[in-house]
Amino acid sequence: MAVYTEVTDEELASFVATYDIGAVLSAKGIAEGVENSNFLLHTEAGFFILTLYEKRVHEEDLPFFIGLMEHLAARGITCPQPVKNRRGEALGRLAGRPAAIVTFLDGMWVKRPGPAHCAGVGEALAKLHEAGADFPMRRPNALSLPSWRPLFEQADGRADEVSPGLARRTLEALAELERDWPDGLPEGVIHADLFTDNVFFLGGRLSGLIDFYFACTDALAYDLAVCLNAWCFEADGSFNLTKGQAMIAAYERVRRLTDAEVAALPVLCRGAAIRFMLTRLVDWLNVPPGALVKPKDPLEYDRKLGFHRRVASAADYGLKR
Ligand SMILES: Nc1ncnc2c1ncn2[C@@H]1O[C@H](COP(=O)(O)OP(=O)(O)O)[C@@H](O)[C@H]1O
Ligand SMILES: N[C@@H](CCOP(=O)(O)O)C(=O)O
Repeated sequence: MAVYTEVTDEELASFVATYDIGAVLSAKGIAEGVENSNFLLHTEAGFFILTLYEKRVHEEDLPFFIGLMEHLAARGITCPQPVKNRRGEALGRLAGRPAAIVTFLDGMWVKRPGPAHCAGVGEALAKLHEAGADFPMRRPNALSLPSWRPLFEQADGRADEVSPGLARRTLEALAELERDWPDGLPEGVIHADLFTDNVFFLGGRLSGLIDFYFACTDALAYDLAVCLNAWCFEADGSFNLTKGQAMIAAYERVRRLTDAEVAALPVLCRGAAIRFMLTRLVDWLNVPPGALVKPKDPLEYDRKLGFHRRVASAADYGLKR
């Protein structure tokens, strides 16, 4: 359960009283997510999500995330909508943290996605990229290449405690990425964390996207690389080509990848894998005392990185040309 910050009943009641959503009936900490503190909030007006933004979310970035969710919804992407208080503000402070209330989305995330789910995600991702094209704000990706070596250093020489050889493998992959990372790919708004737990389905159809708190301006194909990592591997560590094919083909039915993006896909997949391995590694080694959170396994992404380092071309992910 991710709840880092406890909120007293009194604090919650006076925060919610600044909104037009009636009185609090209940608030339950949510048993998923690792980044922020989330509560399912039930008030006289219905259900909402209350989020208290934690360590990786910088307060100055919140207007980007809030503005983006409003922008995407106005262009037909189903995503949570910030609820404004009586002063017209979507952002407030609660228990010493920046906080927001957003609308509750119906649907469930899938634990074992099949090719049809992967196709749904590919299509939704490309539509998100198109809908974000005229979003006027920019936010550089704080978790891209320049951040990876400092993140590794935050692990403070303890990587091999998690798995012997992890430090050497990571340093080799980092050196390759610093040599090979592509420039000049088409850029725009990316979600940057479209994992299975951030995509809701209802009756087999994709019903909405959540968790825009890593969204930023970066290479569009990097977002596809994040999704190939998150959706197309099996529990035994093998890459499922059928799922990769379904995702890439559905993405390309909306937005065709350029030749440069196709050529860069393997290195982008390596980058996406190391990014999640590193944040997981740092979190694994630094669980805050008292936090209700189950840290995610960094070695899952070490294994995925190993696969990508053996990939020859985008055809190995299922791209057909
Ligand atoms: N708008 C929403 N509607 C319904 N459920 C939500 C919504 N936002 C978050 N949740 C629930 O809370 C969980 C954690 O949210 P998430 O945004 O992924 O956390 P984090 O901020 O830690 O990344 C989700 O898996 C989902 O179950
Ligand atoms: N998706 C990231 C962690 C952040 O995930 P969330 O559950 O809080 O959206 C990972 O799997 O490492």
